[in-house]
Amino acid sequence: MYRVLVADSMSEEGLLPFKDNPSIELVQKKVSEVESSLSNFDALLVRSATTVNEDLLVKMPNLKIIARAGVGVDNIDVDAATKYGVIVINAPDGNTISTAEHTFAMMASLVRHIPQANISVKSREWSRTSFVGMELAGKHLGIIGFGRIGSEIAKRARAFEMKIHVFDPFLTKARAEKLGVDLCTLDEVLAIADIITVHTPLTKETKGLLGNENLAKTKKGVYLINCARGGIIDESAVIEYLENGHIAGMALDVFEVEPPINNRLLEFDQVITTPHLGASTREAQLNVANQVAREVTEFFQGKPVTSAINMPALSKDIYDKIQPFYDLSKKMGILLSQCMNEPIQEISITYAGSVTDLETSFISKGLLAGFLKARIDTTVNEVNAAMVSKSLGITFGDKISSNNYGYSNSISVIAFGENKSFEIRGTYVPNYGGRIVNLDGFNIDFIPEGNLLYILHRDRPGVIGRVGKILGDNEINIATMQVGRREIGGEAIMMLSFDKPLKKEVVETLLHVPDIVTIRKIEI
Ligand SMILES: NC(=O)c1ccc[n+]([C@@H]2O[C@H](COP(=O)([O-])OP(=O)(O)OC[C@H]3O[C@@H](n4cnc5c(N)ncnc54)[C@H](O)[C@@H]3O)[C@@H](O)[C@H]2O)c1
Ligand SMILES: O=C(O)CC[C@@H](O)C(=O)O
Repeated sequence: MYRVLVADSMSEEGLLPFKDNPSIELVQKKVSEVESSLSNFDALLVRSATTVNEDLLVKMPNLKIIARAGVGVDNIDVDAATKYGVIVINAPDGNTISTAEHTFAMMASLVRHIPQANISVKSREWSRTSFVGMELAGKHLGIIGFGRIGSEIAKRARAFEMKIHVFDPFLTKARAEKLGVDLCTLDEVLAIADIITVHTPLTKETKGLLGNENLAKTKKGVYLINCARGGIIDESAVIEYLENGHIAGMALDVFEVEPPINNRLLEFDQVITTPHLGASTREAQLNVANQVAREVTEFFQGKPVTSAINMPALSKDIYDKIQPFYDLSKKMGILLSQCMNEPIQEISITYAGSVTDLETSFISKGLLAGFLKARIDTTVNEVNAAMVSKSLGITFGDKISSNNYGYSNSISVIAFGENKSFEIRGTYVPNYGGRIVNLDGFNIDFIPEGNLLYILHRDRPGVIGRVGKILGDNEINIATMQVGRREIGGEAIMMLSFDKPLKKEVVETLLHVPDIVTIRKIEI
């Protein structure tokens, strides 16, 4: 049974994937109302009201996934979630249209003074000369941040015959041309725009983007719109520009502090506002709640997440192709950790053959997580593996090679310790599964699964027989046995598998067999 906490208000219909699922228990309460049972939850769903910080994560040790029913994850400490191995997902496009439409409604209201005129008429005034507006047709619209919402606004602005200028450092010229917009520098947008609307996330780079320095570069009489995140337009910097009339008006759906109780901007008639309503339509709320509810349900069923913020997002098709290699790599990591059970400084993975067509970074994180799992007592998975490895001082890298050792695909991993290293090579054979084909330089062929015993010994007559006898005397059935050697009479290995874990005493007896050098009991 998985327990899901929905901490902010969400569309009931959107949450149906949880309600219809007998293996999910749904609790719709604020975090403060379930303080005493926070440790029971496997998933947490939020909008923007709940702040998910490290303090909360510490109280939720069972948490596996945090879902933001919306786009912005600035209320979630993604780094802390990553540190604890918790996946963060969002619903990236469920509210795009609603927010673009809201921005457009704000733009039209702003330049035609609709909110102010509405108040005036309701106050029984009839002052037609006080609300003379500005046409949108022919005006220069500056869009800062040209992602999902920015580009939907451009479509609508074109229908209003506006001239569109875009600044987005991550937008290529080719894409801008395809979308029919004028790709500019920030300074060019600031200089030409009659109306500027921001649609970036709130990041270190975008915080205060429209602050003193850049506001000075805008046209006198400019209109500003923020339906993205409070803080992209510097609220204290705009006061002076509103007071001296440089800014003709502003439309704000979002604020640096929400709700904006003591915010001076609310005192200006030319500032129109809404209480963070961009995504507040029935359609958008249904979309985002449904999108995250389906994704969380699928995650519990072991399916890939497609909109993860802190790990590569994989489509089902791609995941299906990656999965066999991912499973093999995870097992290789577990095997490596037990074969090389001493401090290590570096792990290096090499891919060759058909696996190189896939998202190998995901496969590598699976291997690293498998390796680290046995070494630390906190959750480690593909989300936090790189971070945990760094904190343990283990460098980690992967590369592609043309040497596939004669297999159609090959994954090799070497762990480097202070004085020694250990290498494992595996391959995935369709219909046969993942196999280990080389262990520390010995050619071998075994399935990395179950209770295994790795024995390094000298290649002398009778060693295998004596091992078999000891196991037989202890009523232990050998399920499979593979052997390999480098040269006649040199070092050799055995890899045995058993139906049950081997007792410690048996391993100790085996260690006394002449010519046995080392034994490693392995569980995968
Ligand atoms: N008001 C609301 O209710 C509401 C609803 C949905 C989204 N939003 C907010 O709107 C914003 C945009 O959402 P989206 O879905 O379009 O996101 P998106 O990721 O599709 O687009 C963001 C764009 O910003 C660009 N960008 C990043 N840094 C930039 C910078 N320094 N300068 C200029 N451009 C930069 C990116 O390249 C990207 O194209 C997000 O912050 C989101 O939280 C608000
Ligand atoms: O939950 C909301 O209504 C706001 C959503 C919006 O800010 C977002 O980033 O998606």
